Amino acid sequence: MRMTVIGTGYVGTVHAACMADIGHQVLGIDIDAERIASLSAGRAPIHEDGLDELLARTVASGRLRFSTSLAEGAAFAGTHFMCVGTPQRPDSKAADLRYVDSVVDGLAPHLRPGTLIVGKSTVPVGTAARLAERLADMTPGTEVAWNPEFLREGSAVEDTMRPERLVVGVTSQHAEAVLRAIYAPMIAAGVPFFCTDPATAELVKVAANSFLATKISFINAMAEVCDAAGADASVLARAIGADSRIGPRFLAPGLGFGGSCFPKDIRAFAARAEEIGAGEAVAFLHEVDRINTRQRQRTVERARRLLGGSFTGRRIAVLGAAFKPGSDDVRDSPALVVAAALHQQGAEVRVHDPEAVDNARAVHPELTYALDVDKACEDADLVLHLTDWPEYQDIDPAALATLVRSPVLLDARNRLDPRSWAAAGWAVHAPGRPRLSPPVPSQAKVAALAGGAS
Ligand SMILES: NC(=O)c1ccc[n+]([C@@H]2O[C@H](COP(=O)([O-])OP(=O)(O)OC[C@H]3O[C@@H](n4cnc5c(N)ncnc54)[C@H](O)[C@@H]3O)[C@@H](O)[C@H]2O)c1
Ligand SMILES: O=c1ccn([C@@H]2O[C@H](COP(=O)(O)OP(=O)(O)O[C@H]3O[C@H](CO)[C@@H](O)[C@H](O)[C@H]3O)[C@@H](O)[C@H]2O)c(=O)[nH]1
Repeated sequence: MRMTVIGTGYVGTVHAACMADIGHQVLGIDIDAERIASLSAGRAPIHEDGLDELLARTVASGRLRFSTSLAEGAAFAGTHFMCVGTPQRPDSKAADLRYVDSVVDGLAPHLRPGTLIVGKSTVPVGTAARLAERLADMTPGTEVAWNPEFLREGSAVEDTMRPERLVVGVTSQHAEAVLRAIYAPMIAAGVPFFCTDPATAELVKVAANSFLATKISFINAMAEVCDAAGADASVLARAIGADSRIGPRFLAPGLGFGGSCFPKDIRAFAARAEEIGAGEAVAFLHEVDRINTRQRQRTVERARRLLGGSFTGRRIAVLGAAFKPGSDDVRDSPALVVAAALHQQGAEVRVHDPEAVDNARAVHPELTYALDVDKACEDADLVLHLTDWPEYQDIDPAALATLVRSPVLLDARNRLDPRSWAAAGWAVHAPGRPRLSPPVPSQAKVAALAGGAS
């Protein structure tokens, strides 16, 4: 089938390439001419596992092309996926819908009757209906459906090719048939296909993100209680997660969530619920947000305490800048927020990240960036683990201990093995975990050593 994918960011690039890979003819459209030139040459604008190969393959096959022209898009296909950004508004917590509106206004003069616009962006409930009304005046016979996207950065290609479910909100059997045909290979492979109205589809997306964000803030709230009680939140998380009704995923006590989705989506959902008279029902999301923000502040404060109350003249190695491992995205990255706060409060901060340094430098040029972990940690008074890249689990703590000024680790993501770090001489701190110190030799061993015995 022929389709356009409008907005070639994280979602649009991956959606366009995956749709082309399953056999569709796809035209990717963006207002960013540089991005379109790079995509046309088969180069992905973002770091995503498998995306470079997929783009190269689908562009070479001729099934995927790119353009900056909505008019060309309207002439090319009768189905248009809309994947533009819906960031938080600068003046409130609501979603900024200017990009969505501008796509619809830009397409409208060129549309032919019977066109289907399919929103993939995350939007406030009621957006599809509002856009349909707007289009009805300009181009009668155009339908607006919603097909929210659930991919995760870092596994975006895999999530698109093998989603856990597909959700479409439509107002006609025609739209359902078109979307079933587009996703036929996934449906044939057994992926559940939920077909509903647009409002429900829009809400499924923000409800899913709110649930996941709540789960993360819940365990971080428990970690705060564990810190106060001297209990172990990691054991608590594993023990409650063993209950199949709760489940172990998204239950890691740590630095909390960031990125371009959870923070702005829960705020926009709360703002929209307020507008439609259901604000009380989701008032808990404000608390979820507050708990999450507090983890960043708590990490800065804990670092300050570990350094004796002041950052002045102290060197801190920061491991991680991306908002999560597997991605080069630093939008609302907890790691970068903490690193910038430490720098701003007087620490000398050196940041390492396997993929996100260029993006981090563009936002925080004032920070120092290191190309490898050893360089970041040289002469450090404190090592802060802020993004749980798998490669950080391969660090040899004994070797690293010889580089730092003081072997103190604050594992804000609770992912490094505390015992092996402590055994290598590190004082290990983590949210919701009793402190682990380097092993102290037993009295017998001390006496034996003092007596010169081996
Ligand atoms: N990033 C994710 O992991 C993810 C996952 C699921 C859903 N979402 C949602 O999907 C939407 C897109 O997110 P993203 O992260 O891909 O955004 P993004 O900022 O990476 O990409 C948006 C793209 O849209 C382009 N654009 C803006 N206005 C345009 C216009 N008028 N015409 C054509 N192109 C235009 C921009 O130039 C940009 O390339 C958001 O609503 C987001 O909440 C994101
Ligand atoms: O136990 C956990 C799990 C995750 N996180 C953090 O939560 C954030 C989001 O992680 P993740 O959900 O893996 O990444 P995203 O790419 O933001 O994906 C979320 O947001 C997307 C955009 O809406 C949705 O499509 C996805 O389904 C949803 O998982 C990151 O900062 C993670 O570090 C935690 O703090 N603790």
